[in-house]
This record gives sequence, structure tokens and C-alpha cells, in this order.
Amino acid sequence: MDTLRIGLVSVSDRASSGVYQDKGLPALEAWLASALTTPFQIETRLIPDEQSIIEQTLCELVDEMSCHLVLTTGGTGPARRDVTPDATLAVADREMPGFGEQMRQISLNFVPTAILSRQVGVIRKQALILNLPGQPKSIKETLEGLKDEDGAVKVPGIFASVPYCVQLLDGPYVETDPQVVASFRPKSARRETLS
Ligand SMILES: Nc1ncnc2c1ncn2[C@@H]1O[C@H](COP(=O)(O)OP(=O)(O)OP(=O)(O)O)[C@@H](O)[C@H]1O
Ligand SMILES: Nc1nc2c(c(=O)[nH]1)N[C@H]1C(S)=C(S)[C@@H](COP(=O)(O)O)O[C@H]1N2
Repeated sequence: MDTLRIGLVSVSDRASSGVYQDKGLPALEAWLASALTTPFQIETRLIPDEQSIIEQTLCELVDEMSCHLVLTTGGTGPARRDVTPDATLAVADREMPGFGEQMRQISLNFVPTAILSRQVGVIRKQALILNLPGQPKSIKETLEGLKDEDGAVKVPGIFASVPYCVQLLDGPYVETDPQVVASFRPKSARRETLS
């Protein structure tokens, strides 16, 4: 069985040039380690907000490293150098508009400026590529969603739909810790796994 391969891309002029320490990649890695119960491998990249470099990086992770999932963080806003969604769309085979729509919905529960993110979800070949905002805390917020004080889900995070999407793209069977994020797939697509 193929191991899940995940590409993580932090897009930040200042973190990539050493003005501040990158918190995007560690936040992504920590969240995935808490959420995934199936084994996975990670490829990380820290790059500046340059459209050609973002496009090249996404293509390398999907075409050469054979990633099933690529998560980007940063560069989704309206500023001139925020070009991550543009680069993502430029290398996309198909758009998955639900991911961007749902992430903005979720984020509105955390910040009124959520609508400023132009984040998109797309498919390139076998891979699902998702843009997350640059604020490191937005990684957990959008992937995991919003819970009340008792841990009950108020707004489901987008990662709930990622395992089934990877499965539909002929990738490995991905499972998550329901305490962090409960993945959903239709009954007909569920497999009994030994744990
Ligand atoms: N990789 C990162 N590591 C730590 N903090 C970050 C990172 N990316 C963004 N941030 C924080 O989130 C804020 C909003 O992110 P945004 O992507 O808009 O960055 P920015 O202002 O365009 O600057 P840069 O691209 O140089 O990080 C930043 O001002 C910074 O405080
Ligand atoms: N969940 C979440 N979404 C968020 C934010 C956040 O802090 N949390 N910040 C917003 C802000 S202030 C901006 S400008 C946009 C774009 O951010 P980016 O350019 O860092 O990608 O994401 C928005 N979405």
C-alpha cells in the first residue's frame, strides 16, 4: 500500500529571507502529527512570494515527489506580493471551489478579515493542493474547524473532507483522530481497518 506523501510549502518573503523564523512549516507538521493516524511522509519547502517559484515548487512536489496532498501557507491576501492562489490556479487541472468557500466560512468565526483570503483548493494530477492563510494559527483553525468548550464541533474543518478526496484521486486510505478532526466518507467508501 502506497504511503501518504504530503508536501508542505511556506510562502513568506520575510521567513524565507531570515527576517523572522518560519512558524508555518512547524505548525503544519505539528497539526498533521496530531490529526493523522495513518503513516505519512512529508516534504517541506520555505520559499518567497514569487509566482514562478511557487508554481515550480508545486509542480515539483506533485510531479516529481508524487505527493497526494500539498498544503501551502501564506500569500493568499490582497497585497501585491500575495500570489499563492494565482500560482496554484496556474498549475491546476481542476478547481475545487468548496475548499476556499468553506475555509473563509470557518475563518469568519475567528477573524472578521477572513474574506480577505483568496485561498483556493485545486487538483493537479493525483494531488489535492490547498492554500491556507499565512497566520500560523489559521492552520489549525481552517483544518480543524471550530469547537465549543466541551470539544463538540460547531463548524467542521476542511480536513474532514480531505481523506475521501485523496481516496477519489486513487491515493492511499487516510484516517484521522476523530478527537482532532473526524473524517467523513460515504458508507460505500469505508473500509474496516485493524487498529
Ligand atoms: N511563515 C511565517 N512564519 C511566522 N509568521 C508568519 C509567517 N507567514 C506569515 N506570518 C505572520 O502572519 C502575518 C500575515 O501573513 P502574510 O502571508 O500576509 O505575510 P506578509 O505580511 O505578506 O509577509 P511575509 O510574506 O514576509 O511573511 C505576517 O505579517 C506574520 O505576522
Ligand atoms: N482562520 C484564519 N483565517 C484568516 C486569518 C486568520 O488569522 N485566521 N487572517 C485573515 C487575514 S487578516 C488575511 S489578510 C487573509 C490573507 O492572509 P495571508 O496573506 O497571510 O494568506 O487571511 C485571512 N484569513
